[in-house]
Amino acid sequence: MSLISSGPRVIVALDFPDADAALSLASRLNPSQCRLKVGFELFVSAGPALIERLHALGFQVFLDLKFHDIPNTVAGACRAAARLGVWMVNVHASGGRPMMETAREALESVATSGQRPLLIAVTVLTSMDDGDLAGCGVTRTVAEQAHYLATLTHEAGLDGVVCSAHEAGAFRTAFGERFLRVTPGIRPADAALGDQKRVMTPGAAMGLGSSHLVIGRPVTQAQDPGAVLTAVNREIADALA
Ligand SMILES: O=C(O)c1cc(=O)[nH]c(=O)n1[C@@H]1O[C@H](COP(=O)(O)O)[C@@H](O)[C@H]1O
Repeated sequence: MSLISSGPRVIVALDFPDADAALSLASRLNPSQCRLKVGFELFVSAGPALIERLHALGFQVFLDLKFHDIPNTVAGACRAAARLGVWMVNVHASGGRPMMETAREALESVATSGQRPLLIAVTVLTSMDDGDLAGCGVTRTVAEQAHYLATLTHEAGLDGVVCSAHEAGAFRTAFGERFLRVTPGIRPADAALGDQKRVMTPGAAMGLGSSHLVIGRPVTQAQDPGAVLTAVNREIADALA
């Protein structure tokens, strides 16, 4: 059994260069409002010690290292992530079904009291459109490729996918409510897009079928991050009402 998917729907991406900056933002947030995501930049800089400090502040952590390697290597990385006690970890679905199955089995093997990190797979990055996929030699559209990789992820027994909110509804229909749809590329109505190409507002994303929203810069660069989160959570509640 995996950690239950209840709790805050918002996952704030702590895309900061070091622990001090990340902890400064975390101290202004409330674990009842959001979970936190630690990605490459911060983990390479601050390491496992930061995860412990975020846990001590009461936050659940999504360790977003997007593993993509041979099955044995990814399995070892997943076991190491599980030992950190994180809530969620991810791999790239394009690593293939055997890699995903081995990763899931590795997490199941280290589950304590039936609990293990949730394991999800990235389908097509939200910074990519059809032209970017074609540039990688993929002739399917984003929608087709994302659906193909989500099917592979579901068959491998993972807990869900990272996808854009544009695909979330189709995946909920195809794979059921319990198959998580974690969607970055979320932008409140007045926010800058930055490098994201496939975006949606929080309310629209939840209305269409996202289970969790990953939000970085619109919160981390805000004058009052707590106020942005309060507004986003209100928008989510309205969308789910
Ligand atoms: O796996 C991810 O979290 C991810 C997948 C994806 O397709 N697109 C995407 O933006 N992300 C992450 O989601 C966050 C989005 O941040 P903002 O664009 O600042 O809201 C970043 O930390 C990205 O690394």
